[in-house]
Amino acid sequence: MIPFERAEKTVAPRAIPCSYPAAPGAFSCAAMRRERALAVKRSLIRDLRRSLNYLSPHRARLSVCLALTLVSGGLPALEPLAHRAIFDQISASAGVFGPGSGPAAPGEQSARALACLTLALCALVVLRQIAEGLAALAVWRVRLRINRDLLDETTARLHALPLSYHQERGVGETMTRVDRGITSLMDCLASVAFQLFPALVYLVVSLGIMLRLSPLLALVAVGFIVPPLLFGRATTARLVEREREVLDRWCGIYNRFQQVLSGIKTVKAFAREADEHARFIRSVEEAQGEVLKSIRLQTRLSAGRSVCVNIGRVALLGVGGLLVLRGELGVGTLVAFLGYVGGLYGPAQTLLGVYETARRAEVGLAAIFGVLDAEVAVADPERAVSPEHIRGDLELDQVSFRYQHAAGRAVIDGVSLSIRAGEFVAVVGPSGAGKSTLADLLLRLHDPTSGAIRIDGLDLRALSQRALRRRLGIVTQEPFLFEDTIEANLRYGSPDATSEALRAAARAACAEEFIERLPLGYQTLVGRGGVALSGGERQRLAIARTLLKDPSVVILDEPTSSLDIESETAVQRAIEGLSQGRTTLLIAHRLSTTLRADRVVVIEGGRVVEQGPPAALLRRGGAYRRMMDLWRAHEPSGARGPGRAGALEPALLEAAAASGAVA
Ligand SMILES: Nc1ncnc2c1ncn2[C@@H]1O[C@H](COP(=O)(O)OP(=O)(O)OP(=O)(O)O)[C@@H](O)[C@H]1O
Repeated sequence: MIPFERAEKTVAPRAIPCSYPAAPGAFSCAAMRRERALAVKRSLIRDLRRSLNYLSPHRARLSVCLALTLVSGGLPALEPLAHRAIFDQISASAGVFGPGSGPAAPGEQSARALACLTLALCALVVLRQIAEGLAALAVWRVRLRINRDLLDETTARLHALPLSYHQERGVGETMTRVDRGITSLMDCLASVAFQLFPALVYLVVSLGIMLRLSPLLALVAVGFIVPPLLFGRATTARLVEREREVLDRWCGIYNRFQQVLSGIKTVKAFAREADEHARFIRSVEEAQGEVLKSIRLQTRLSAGRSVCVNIGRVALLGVGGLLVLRGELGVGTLVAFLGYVGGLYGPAQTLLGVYETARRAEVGLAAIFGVLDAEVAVADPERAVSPEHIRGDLELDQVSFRYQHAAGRAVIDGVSLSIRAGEFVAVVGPSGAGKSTLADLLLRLHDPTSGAIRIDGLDLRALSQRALRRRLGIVTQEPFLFEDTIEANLRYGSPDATSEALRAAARAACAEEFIERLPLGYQTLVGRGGVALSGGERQRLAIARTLLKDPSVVILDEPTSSLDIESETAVQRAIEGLSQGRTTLLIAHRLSTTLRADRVVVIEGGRVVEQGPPAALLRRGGAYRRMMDLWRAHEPSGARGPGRAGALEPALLEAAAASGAVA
């Protein structure tokens, strides 16, 4: 992820690393620069080749596009010839001097010839417009199809990439990179496929005709096109650098903006709206400063080109006029040349534009291929097992895990644990002990760094992730609801569930009552992220959603920790319904919820330090007992406050006994 701070500060020019001694240093640095430029070129060529692969599925349509674009590119090269014929005809009829002049032709015949030529020119113009229109339509068809293919591939990749990829980058950054990357790739393909060839055709045809008409004038015309081409080539590297800088800045800006909107409650609670707004605008202005530098460069380039071409035109007029005065050139030929010079500039610019677009696309291509090539660290094996049924026996065998980019100790350190199918296990431990990481490992959102996790004796890495997750259910502290109706949210994991099953799940999750109280019942919109509901209601919907899915294993990651006592009681009842007949792993801070567990596992520093039935652990007086005493002393609720601690002790043991934990 690119931190926002990086986007905000002025980026210093990149130093070229050179470890060679001082005297030959300059030479070595130059050699390294050349080496680096060569590497950049190689990677650009590789990326361009790869981009062209996106064209191959559309070969047939492309051929049509090419034919049409070649026609629309070739026809304009003939137009100056028609101009020449018309002018020669006029000058001949009017007795203007030059090689084409002579005695004035009879008026009617000349008028007819002129009319024919004019009609031919009109036909040429109309034909060109039709070819251009058809070409544009065909090109857009292909562009849209390629765009769809790219979106298909990119979104599939983004879905497949592991959780860690998305955690390391912000949504804003990923979206900006994908958007800019696809735009660059499309521009690059469009300019290579649809502009390069017509421009080349025009150049070759017109240069051929010009050389035949007058080699001297052809040289003058070409002479004034070369300098802008060279100038453009020299500035392209700077344009690419600007492009990279601008992309980095926009990624940072949208990353922060996305965070601000997601955390708008916190922003408002701390009254930071104005600061965030000012920060955003400041960053936008800085990014626009970069854009402006790029535009300045492009404007200079474009003005330089125009000056060159216009001077070329004037020079051509001077030299051509002289040739006409000497009787070595017809007026029509001079007019045709002037047309070619104007026309030559466009395709020459297109050729340069293709080069520029390709060079600037380097940044976008790297962005999109960076997403497409990102390692899917958690992938299905070639012959992934998709079991029909999962009982829910879990086994963690010497499991260790450390986050890839986090230096330091393993977050999970040699954990071994066996959980029987149908068992209710509560996992407790201090903050940062690794409880949620353990849940993520069970869902195979990460793979263990060492050791193995098995379900029904099968290593998770051998299973299809889809098959595994269909049989696993998770309810988190902050469940995510889509901005849709209650019914659509409940059906998210089980789109084919019957209405009866839907209602039964809502009932079992103690959600039916509040849903039916809503004016639109199951059709009520929950708002973005479920804002229209209370925390307890969201949680019960999440439990109902998981119940409807009917998983064999349920993971509850602190589902009651952010709820008030009333909601907690309702959610606890829902949890009881959910855990019936399923392997249940409850990660809990509120220790009251652990008393009904068959077993409590205490984790500290990524290791299991204690495990057993809750009542037995309470009697033993170890880590669980210490946590329970601490929790009871600090729990703010009146029922569990310090003043009632003594009275609660037997109640806790009683509850543990009621669940069968105490003999
Ligand atoms: N994506 C991540 N990258 C790097 N380190 C992480 C990541 N997620 C968690 N950690 C670190 O791993 C450790 C365990 O985190 P975890 O969330 O599993 O703890 P926990 O026991 O669930 O804590 P809590 O009860 O506060 O939710 C912590 O030190 C945390 O900082």
